[in-house]
Amino acid sequence: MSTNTYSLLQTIDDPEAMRRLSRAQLKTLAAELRAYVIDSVSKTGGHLSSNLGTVELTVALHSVFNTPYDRIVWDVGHQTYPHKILTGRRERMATLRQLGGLSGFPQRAESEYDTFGTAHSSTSISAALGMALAAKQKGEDRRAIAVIGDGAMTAGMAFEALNNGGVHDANLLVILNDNDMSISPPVGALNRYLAQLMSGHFYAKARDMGKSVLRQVPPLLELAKRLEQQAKGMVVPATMFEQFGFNYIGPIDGHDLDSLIPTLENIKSLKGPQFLHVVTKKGQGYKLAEADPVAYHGPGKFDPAVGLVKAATPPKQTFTQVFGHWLCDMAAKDQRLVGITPAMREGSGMVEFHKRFPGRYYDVGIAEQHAVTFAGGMACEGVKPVVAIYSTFLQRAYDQLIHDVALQNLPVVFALDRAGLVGADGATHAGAYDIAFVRCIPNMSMACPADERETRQLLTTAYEQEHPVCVRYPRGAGVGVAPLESLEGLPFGKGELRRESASKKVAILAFGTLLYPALQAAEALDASVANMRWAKPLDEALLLKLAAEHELIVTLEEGCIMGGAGSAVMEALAAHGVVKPVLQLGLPDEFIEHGDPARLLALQGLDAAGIEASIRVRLSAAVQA
Ligand SMILES: Cc1ncc(C[n+]2csc(CCOP(=O)(O)OP(=O)(O)O)c2C)c(N)n1
Ligand SMILES: CC(=O)[C@@H](O)[C@H](O)COP(=O)(O)O
Ligand SMILES: [Mg+2]
Repeated sequence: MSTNTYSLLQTIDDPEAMRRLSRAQLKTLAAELRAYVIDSVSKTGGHLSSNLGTVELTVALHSVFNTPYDRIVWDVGHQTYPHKILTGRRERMATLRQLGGLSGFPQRAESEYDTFGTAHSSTSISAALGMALAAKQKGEDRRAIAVIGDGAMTAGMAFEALNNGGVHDANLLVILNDNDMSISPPVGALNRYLAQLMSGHFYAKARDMGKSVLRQVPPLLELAKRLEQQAKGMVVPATMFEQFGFNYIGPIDGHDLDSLIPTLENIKSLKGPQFLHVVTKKGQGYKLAEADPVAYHGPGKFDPAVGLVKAATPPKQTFTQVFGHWLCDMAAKDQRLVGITPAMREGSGMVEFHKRFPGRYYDVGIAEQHAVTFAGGMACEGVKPVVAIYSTFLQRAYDQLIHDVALQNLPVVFALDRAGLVGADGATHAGAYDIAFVRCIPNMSMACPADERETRQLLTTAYEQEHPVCVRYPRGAGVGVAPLESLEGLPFGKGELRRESASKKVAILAFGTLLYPALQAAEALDASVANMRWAKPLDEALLLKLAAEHELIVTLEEGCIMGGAGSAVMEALAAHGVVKPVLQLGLPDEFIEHGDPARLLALQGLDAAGIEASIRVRLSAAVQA
């Protein structure tokens, strides 16, 4: 694209420069910004539809508010590319989500404009309220603005924050960015309520009553009058948000700078909790994304003129697809099965299941805690819930896992997708901790399949148990071991010996997909290799046999070393009074940023060469000692 296309945008290196522009120039800037987002995401991949929906809102916020002194807290943060471009990171967009490059989400370390690190949803109102009340504590006049989507708004955390925020005299503005979409179409009563707010019904009713809530751009005096009326309980009907104690304004067109800018300017001078409802379109301004915002939620690279195209040769089956097929097959066999997703139908491979078994499919919204307890309730009644959840998002529901499922020993299957490093989404989305945080819970089991075939088999084994079981598998495809058609499981809690060394020096105990690089490394080292399959229960018989026969035990997992499967091995050896050198390989005690997943694994020494090198270092240290 010629530089002319961005003649205004390329003069904007920080929002201060935007504040000198006329309204007409801001409109030009927004058009250039939209083109720049499409152009750069098409080259790097990343989140697209949500960013196209926030172009004008971003321009309006940075031009009206005194950022970064005033704090904008973006929810999830997958819609912050326009914000990044306008806050000095335009030229670095080419590095987005790559190793050493810009993060796909706000990061405090990346820019002073990124006021709060995010990527998991529904945290913005809490964080912004914290900032607003901190400002009050410190006697500072700054504003805190939370920008939250209608999808993110469905989470309990958002309501906890509204409940708290509505009773404080804080300079808090919550902007609901309502595009009537989550990643997939939104679900639940809140969505219905927002649709009702949007329908003429509410407005007509309010207009009849002579109230001023309907004005597209409410002038300051009217807003002040409304606040007073609200305080006196005169404004009827109140929106839910008013009942929470917020001054509700809107809905206004989130793509119209002539509405957005004056409205925000008015709100800026109001005190106390404000709630602005803006209506946007996911994918706005790029026809293909408008038509299919789901496909363009997080596309890979594409030609903007052509859009996304199907790969000529079908790519390898992903673990997610293996899960999706297993779910359908098991549902066909067992009428009791229900599938539960907290708003991740596509990502968790449940589109087909939803189509074929609509009455047994539950998208509960972005509500991981609820998803787990809801599954517990179903299990109490003899229904067989399978909760498909990204490892990273299960973190949200830890108490529910312990208190509502494990403590009552309820047979729920947790299909933990995105276990291990996920690549471009980075540290926020890495499934690094699940083995450690699950295995310490009584009654819980944790399966770590090594490939596609085992994933299907271990899902069946998990489903057959009378207690809760997690099955963890990574993002993307594995080595390509085709799953069997049958729904046969594997023995519960049992591993297998995959390679027996002649020298009996080293035994590698692999938990999960790192089995395959372990087998490669073992060829060079002449090591024995066990495919452990279960982090809990541990196959102690196999472990003790290998420990008795070998000089060094090496544990290997794509998860944190601290408390992980290697720790389980150490604990078991100690419990049996076996003293044996153990080398634990896995993820270190640090957050691992975004980048190509294979490269990230190699950097952690978790590819075949890295595994071999670490073992050789340990062996030579042992010789020297
Ligand atoms: C706790 C948590 N659960 C699930 C997700 C996955 N996720 C990312 S964006 C998104 C949809 C958000 O919808 P909305 O807030 O309306 O934003 P939009 O994409 O429509 O702009 C979901 C489910 C997440 N980031 N965090
Ligand atoms: C922002 C968010 O949480 C999701 O959009 C996430 O980026 C999806 O990741 P996958 O591509 O692994 O489904
Ligand atoms: Mg939305």
